[in-house]
Amino acid sequence: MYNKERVAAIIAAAGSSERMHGVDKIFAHLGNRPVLARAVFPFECAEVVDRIIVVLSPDNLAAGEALSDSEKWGKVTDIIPGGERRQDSVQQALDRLADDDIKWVIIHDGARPLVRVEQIEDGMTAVQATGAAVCAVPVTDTIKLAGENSFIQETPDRSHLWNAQTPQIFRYDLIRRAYDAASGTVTDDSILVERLGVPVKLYKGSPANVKITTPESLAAAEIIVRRHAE
Ligand SMILES: Nc1ccn([C@@H]2O[C@H](COP(=O)(O)OP(=O)(O)OP(=O)(O)O)[C@@H](O)[C@H]2O)c(=O)n1
Ligand SMILES: C[C@](O)(CO)[C@H](O)COP(=O)(O)O
Repeated sequence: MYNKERVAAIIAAAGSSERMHGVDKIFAHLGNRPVLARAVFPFECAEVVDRIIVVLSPDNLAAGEALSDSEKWGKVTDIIPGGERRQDSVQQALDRLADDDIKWVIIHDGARPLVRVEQIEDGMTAVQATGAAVCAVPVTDTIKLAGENSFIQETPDRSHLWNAQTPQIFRYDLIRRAYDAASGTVTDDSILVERLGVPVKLYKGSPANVKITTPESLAAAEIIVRRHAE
């Protein structure tokens, strides 16, 4: 009999929204729905996903349980407290998966509410090759590498530069190994896998898969949501 490989999604949503100047972006409303509800929904819809862990700041756990009830999340098995840094929050969720027979882990920012099912599915296809895949978009600005006193040191060839987003998808044993070897603070999960020397595949996401970071990015997401509703 064919046993489906189990897939877990981790929604990292335990940040402090400092750059939002007083607004908790995870529960901010975007087109009348909380950002977190929008971030979780595509994972509820994606057939490939078996189980979802939502990581929240300790102060938001009750609000998370209430949202789970009102949104009728069927796949969310755990709503857990996160840690100080994003990587600490992801680590908590990886630990929670230790006693499950999980083959693939999809890590997604709770602050990216406009991810689509298609980007989850495309990632699951891309990850089969090496065990690690990152949703990303080619950069559209020219990027400058700054040296001392903000003088330009180098202008890298743009055709090789991508903006990394989430979902970032990994074989569970690989991401565990990468996190076990982690040192210092990193800004995404794939860095830790790259350090193991394992090739990580970039697959094309969408510029619409914005991360709510500042009030301006929330306003930009509002425009995208409104345009999709038209
Ligand atoms: N300790 C942390 C920090 C961040 N995140 C999550 O990781 C994602 C990306 O982080 P970021 O956008 O930097 O969120 P914040 O840390 O909330 O933002 P800020 O740096 O402005 O406080 C977000 O969904 C955030 O909730 C997390 O789960 N745990
Ligand atoms: C993981 C991430 O969303 C990929 O772009 C990003 O690096 C998170 O960075 P932040 O500083 O925690 O917002």
